[in-house]
Amino acid sequence: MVRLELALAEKRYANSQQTVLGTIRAQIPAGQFVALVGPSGTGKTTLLNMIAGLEASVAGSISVNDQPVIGRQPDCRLGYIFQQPRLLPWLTVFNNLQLTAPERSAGEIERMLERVGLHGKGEQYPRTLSGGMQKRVSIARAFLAQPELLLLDEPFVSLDLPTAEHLRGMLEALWLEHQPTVLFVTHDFDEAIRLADRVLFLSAAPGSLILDQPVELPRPRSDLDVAEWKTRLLGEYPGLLAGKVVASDSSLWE
Ligand SMILES: Nc1ncnc2c1ncn2[C@@H]1O[C@H](COP(=O)(O)OP(=O)(O)OP(=O)(O)O)[C@@H](O)[C@H]1O
Repeated sequence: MVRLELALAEKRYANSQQTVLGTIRAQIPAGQFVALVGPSGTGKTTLLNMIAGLEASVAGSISVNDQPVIGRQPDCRLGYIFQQPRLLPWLTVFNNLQLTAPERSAGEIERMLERVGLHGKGEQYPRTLSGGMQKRVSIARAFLAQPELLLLDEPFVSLDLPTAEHLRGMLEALWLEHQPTVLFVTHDFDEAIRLADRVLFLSAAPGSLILDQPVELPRPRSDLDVAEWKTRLLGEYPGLLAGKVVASDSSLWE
């Protein structure tokens, strides 16, 4: 079970004067599914990289189960689905999966391939698969590791609609089964509402937290539930998806 605490003051890259992220404070309890939504370039990927321990310098802190993770990997089973699949080209699909989940049996790997719609593709090399298929291998790889902390960076973006919908259902089912703590970056607000317990909205660059919004809808959530909830929230905060929290009565929240 993994708790996450974000207490960021500022993030800049060493090779640049630009501030990428601003103030983000949030406590994420174990097992919560959190979506991170914000305009392009607001530092969402940077934030995931920091949580994964891939960034060394930052003002403020990030901790996983009270252990700081800046510049060091969290001490838990971590799954990270990157924007790009990042498969090892010299290994077959099966061996790519086995490398990151050596404790899984061949049968478990085959069943996971089947669940992501890649039955019989285990002996192929990544270059012989389409971009969407490679993405599905990277999703299978993350799920096979049975992560306690799962970071997803726009995982369904390049997939056709039925595949994306199937994989969203699978993600939700796996999350309900294993209850990892999830941080899910998406530009698709409907997807965020459909899946998340809570949505963190970031401002335009540099990304600061402008709204921390619980999604109190029972599961499974229908398209109608999602549409109604979205309309209500955007009615309240019309500039939200552009990274502005100005309430509809024009009183400034931040
Ligand atoms: N290694 C790096 N060195 C310097 N600047 C970087 C580096 N990586 C990202 N940036 C800059 O940090 C800013 C935020 O990038 P990031 O990819 O984190 O944003 P994002 O919100 O995930 O964007 P998108 O939604 O378009 O994927 C951008 O201006 C980007 O150019």
